[in-house]
Amino acid sequence: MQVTVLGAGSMGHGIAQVSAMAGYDVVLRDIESELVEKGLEGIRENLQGGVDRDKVTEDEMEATLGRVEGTTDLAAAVADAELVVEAVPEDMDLKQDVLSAAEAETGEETVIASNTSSLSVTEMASALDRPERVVGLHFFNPPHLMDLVEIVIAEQTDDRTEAFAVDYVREIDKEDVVVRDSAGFATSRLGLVTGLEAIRMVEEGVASPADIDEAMKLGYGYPMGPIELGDHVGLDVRLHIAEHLREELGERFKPPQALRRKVRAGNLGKKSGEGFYVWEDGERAGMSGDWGEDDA
Ligand SMILES: NC(=O)c1ccc[n+]([C@@H]2O[C@H](COP(=O)([O-])OP(=O)(O)OC[C@H]3O[C@@H](n4cnc5c(N)ncnc54)[C@H](O)[C@@H]3O)[C@@H](O)[C@H]2O)c1
Repeated sequence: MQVTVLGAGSMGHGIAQVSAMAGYDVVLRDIESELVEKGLEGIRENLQGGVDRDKVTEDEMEATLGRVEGTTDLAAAVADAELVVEAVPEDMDLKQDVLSAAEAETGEETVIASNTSSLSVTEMASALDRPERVVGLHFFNPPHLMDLVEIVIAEQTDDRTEAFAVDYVREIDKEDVVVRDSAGFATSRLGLVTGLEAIRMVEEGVASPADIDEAMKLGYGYPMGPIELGDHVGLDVRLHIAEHLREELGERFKPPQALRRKVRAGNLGKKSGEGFYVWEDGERAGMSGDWGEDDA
């Protein structure tokens, strides 16, 4: 079976990797060849990391890389795909355009999936001729390390598509949770509640970002605190999702001013080098502002 991933960014290259590791032939498509190359390089680096930690053998690495092909040609990318997964930026118009263009080049049976973290899969599907073949496959970052895939069932998704999605997720050795299409699904909605509240607590001076994160790790068994997670995901991405959930679900998702200020200043978290923490070479190197020592 061939899986085609549209978008070779943070999520797309990881989705391509886990699909290829499960034995699928994979085509990774982006709009420019440098972006395709960057995605392929990301897969190579992840696999090399796995080899270095004895999680992946050299042979598995080579076999996986041999199953992934990169391209900028949409028609060629999707022509033989049984599953197309889009991982382009979180914008409804863009996603509808990308999925419609892909659908026009695929066979009738091809399942078309979106990796959206919060947008309505039902609305996305409504732009397509075969909306019953559309489903949400919400991977987590980074896909090669995170076990969960939320399967999002749109109003139009038929039983065959749902069963196909469940099979695929199990085939790539991930855990599935099936949710009905609703704003923020199960994970983004709850994750955001703690993320926004933690920022409000920083604003109120309850505790430093590092202490709030440490408290949730030690007290509640979180693998990563809610504020650090925001820096990982990207504060611009968090703000965007908060605004969307506020529109759909109400004022409890109103983004805190501190989050808006960070985004306006271009302090987007790990990817820009500073968010609520300072980041050096991808590692946490202190807190932003005068909160004192980051002794985590
Ligand atoms: N980053 C996360 O932690 C995370 C987690 C879960 C889900 N998501 C969702 O995954 C999706 C992608 O997010 P990301 O963080 O990987 O974004 P990203 O910006 O890292 O990557 C998006 C890629 O899509 C490419 N692209 C744009 N238009 C395209 C087109 N027409 N065809 C093919 N490629 C195109 C861009 O060039 C870019 O390389 C979003 O919907 C996001 O909400 C993100």
